[in-house]
Amino acid sequence: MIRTADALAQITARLKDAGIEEPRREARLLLAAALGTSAGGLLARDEVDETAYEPLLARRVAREPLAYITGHREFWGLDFLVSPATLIPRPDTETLIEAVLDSGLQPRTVLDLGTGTGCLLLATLHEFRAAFGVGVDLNPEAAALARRNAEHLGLGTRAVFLAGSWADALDTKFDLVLSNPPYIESADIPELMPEVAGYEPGRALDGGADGLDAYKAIIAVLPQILSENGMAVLELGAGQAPSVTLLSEAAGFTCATKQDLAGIERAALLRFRK
Ligand SMILES: C[S@@+](CC[C@H](N)C(=O)[O-])C[C@H]1O[C@@H](n2cnc3c(N)ncnc32)[C@H](O)[C@@H]1O
Repeated sequence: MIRTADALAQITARLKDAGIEEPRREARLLLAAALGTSAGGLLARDEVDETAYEPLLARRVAREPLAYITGHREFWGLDFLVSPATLIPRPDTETLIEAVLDSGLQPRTVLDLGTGTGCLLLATLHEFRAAFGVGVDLNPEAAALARRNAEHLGLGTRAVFLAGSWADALDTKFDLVLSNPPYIESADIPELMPEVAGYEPGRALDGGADGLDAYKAIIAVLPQILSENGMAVLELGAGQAPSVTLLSEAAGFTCATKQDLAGIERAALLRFRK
């Protein structure tokens, strides 16, 4: 056994040596996860067993994302289960939910293309208590994870999840279409942080040679899946707003954008041009 404070100091030092950005914060979260308690629960323990945290620490030192190790990530104030089947939800993606709330739209039906953990759809259903939603992901394991999240968050009766490509299996229109598609240019993927390039699935990241493959596919199908007065909100990668605006306008939509907290145009809001 070792004093908890000493264990935290050792873990912090190992994480710092491995190049982890917030080693002290992560040390607390990692030790809490290893002991099956909360960060607050650690305070109640004077001593911990060193062998309890070594396997998790070794994974994090190898730059596996903390969220894959703990199995959880918060999004929009909600707790999501995560797995290597799909992307870990990012704070930037919350910009899309803010954009929907700012728009004044009161969606009754919501579609989330490339749903992953289900974070966008489920956060939206959490906000709009009368809405019903469909989430689609190419990876059946992601669709199954999103279903577990819906149950976990008490939203299981208002959400269904399908495995398939974009809207191929759908023959109905929605008030709101959401998507955070894969948008990284293929050649840039090896240059991403080790946590991303080494662990998050290529299918969740790779937007093709120009990063725009998924936007082209989704915008092409929007006329079949968006209600006349509906809105589509697509996440943008840095610098992609002009290209996505052009694609949207060429397909008969108006396109407004919303910035994230860093001032990057992060969300594209598409409506039918009248
Ligand atoms: C960037 S991740 C976003 C996940 C989640 N919506 C989020 O915001 O965290 C993109 C997701 O799109 C899925 N995907 C990729 N190609 C797809 C396709 N053709 N049809 C449906 N989903 C697809 C991936 O499996 C991945 O889960």
